[in-house]
Amino acid sequence: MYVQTPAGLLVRLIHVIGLISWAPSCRVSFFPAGHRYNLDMAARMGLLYHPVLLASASSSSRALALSRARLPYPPTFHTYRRSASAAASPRLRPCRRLLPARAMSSSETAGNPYAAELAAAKKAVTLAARLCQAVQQDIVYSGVQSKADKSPVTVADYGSQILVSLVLKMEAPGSFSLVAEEDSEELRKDGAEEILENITDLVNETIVDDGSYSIYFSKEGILSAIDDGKSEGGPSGRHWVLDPIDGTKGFLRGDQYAIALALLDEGKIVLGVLACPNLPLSSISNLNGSSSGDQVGALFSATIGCGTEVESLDSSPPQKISVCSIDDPVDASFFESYESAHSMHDLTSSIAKKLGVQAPPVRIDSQAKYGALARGDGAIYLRFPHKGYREKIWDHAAGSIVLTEAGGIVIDASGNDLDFSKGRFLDLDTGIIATNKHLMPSLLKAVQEAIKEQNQAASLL
Ligand SMILES: Nc1ncnc2c1ncn2[C@@H]1O[C@H](COP(=O)(O)O)[C@@H](OP(=O)(O)O)[C@H]1O
Ligand SMILES: [Mg+2]
Repeated sequence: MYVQTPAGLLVRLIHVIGLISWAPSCRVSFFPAGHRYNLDMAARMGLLYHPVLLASASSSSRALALSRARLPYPPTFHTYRRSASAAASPRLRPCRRLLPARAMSSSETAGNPYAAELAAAKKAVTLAARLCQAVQQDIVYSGVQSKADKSPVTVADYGSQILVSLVLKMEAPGSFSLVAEEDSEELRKDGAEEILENITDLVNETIVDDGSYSIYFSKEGILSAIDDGKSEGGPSGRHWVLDPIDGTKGFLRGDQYAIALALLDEGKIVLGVLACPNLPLSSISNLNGSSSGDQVGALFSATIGCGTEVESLDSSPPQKISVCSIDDPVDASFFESYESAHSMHDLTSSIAKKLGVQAPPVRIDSQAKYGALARGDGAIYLRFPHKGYREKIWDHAAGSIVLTEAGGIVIDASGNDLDFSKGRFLDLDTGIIATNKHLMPSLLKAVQEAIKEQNQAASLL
């Protein structure tokens, strides 16, 4: 048994009317300033524009803009079709709103050669975060995470990727290439029809609820938008790098996750944004992932040479942040993966011991760790996957620039910079470590000693 929400029905009705009344000569005239889109462009993007939807979205945008200040955060959408148990669970009332009008920071104005890309990236991850929040709320309320059914997170993963891709195509200047985690292969298989329909509904409802764009995705458009993320990246040209939901395990638990987007330009990461919907805006130091502050939902952003900023996902003014200045490991704390399958907790514990770190590890999911480190919530991040695991560029691209622009250092356990120019994978066979410039020399020494001891112990077995 499924729930078809009123918004879903509206979108379907509009689709039908739109198909009937679709006029090939219709020009779309109210897209963001500086862009002119017509139906040829829509066809290239795998999208359909509908005159009826255009009209309804533009009038609702004005109404939403007027009422925005009074709306609570976070917004929710009645979204994907849910299982019977999920449908029986309590639901929050949906509220509509436009994306926040963000205050321009110094990084988005004079002197930033990537100012337009930065604004587009922030908008993209903020919209994707809305979709993810709505799905996570349903997962947490319904208890889906305790069952084998992982479809809600799948829907959110794909939905987030589609929305980021859409906003970048609409708003970011230059050619478009996206290296992203998801592709449409599974969705094209027999038996995936329902989930594809759910994604289509969720994405369309999110777009209508937001009101920034007058666009409707067909199912085929959804599949082709997902496959926009198939780029291989590499050392030349510009490529966006996206993890639509980083920290999937945390997402399912109701814990931390991030929407992580970066721009690779001629083999170097030049811009990164991290939307962390569950990360407190105030420091989480010494609180093991939680905070006493009320406001939750942080958006970190960094552009090469311009520093790192944080603002609330609900658009407080951006503030410059920097890593902590601790120079004695005794005062340091360290972040690592919540999941022991993602990083060897026994190895990190021996590194911390060697270094003289007294505090217990702070274990949280996703690149939220990089953001928290960048604002000085902790001093060190240690990540040591088990043998054979290959790191993907989208798991570190945004986080690494957020950290380095805040004054931090990210290297592999051999002391080399991370190289994002080799395609979809990072070319590493050790771990990844990050800290400030004071602690890095002693941290690297402790890491290399601990690895050597681990290897010696393994060779004796
Ligand atoms: N066996 C493994 N070892 C190391 N990392 C892994 C892993 N399996 C998955 N991951 C990666 O670890 C990421 C989460 O990192 P963290 O532990 O810091 O939360 C996952 O991102 P996704 O959740 O996007 O798949 C995934 O890319
Ligand atoms: Mg990831």
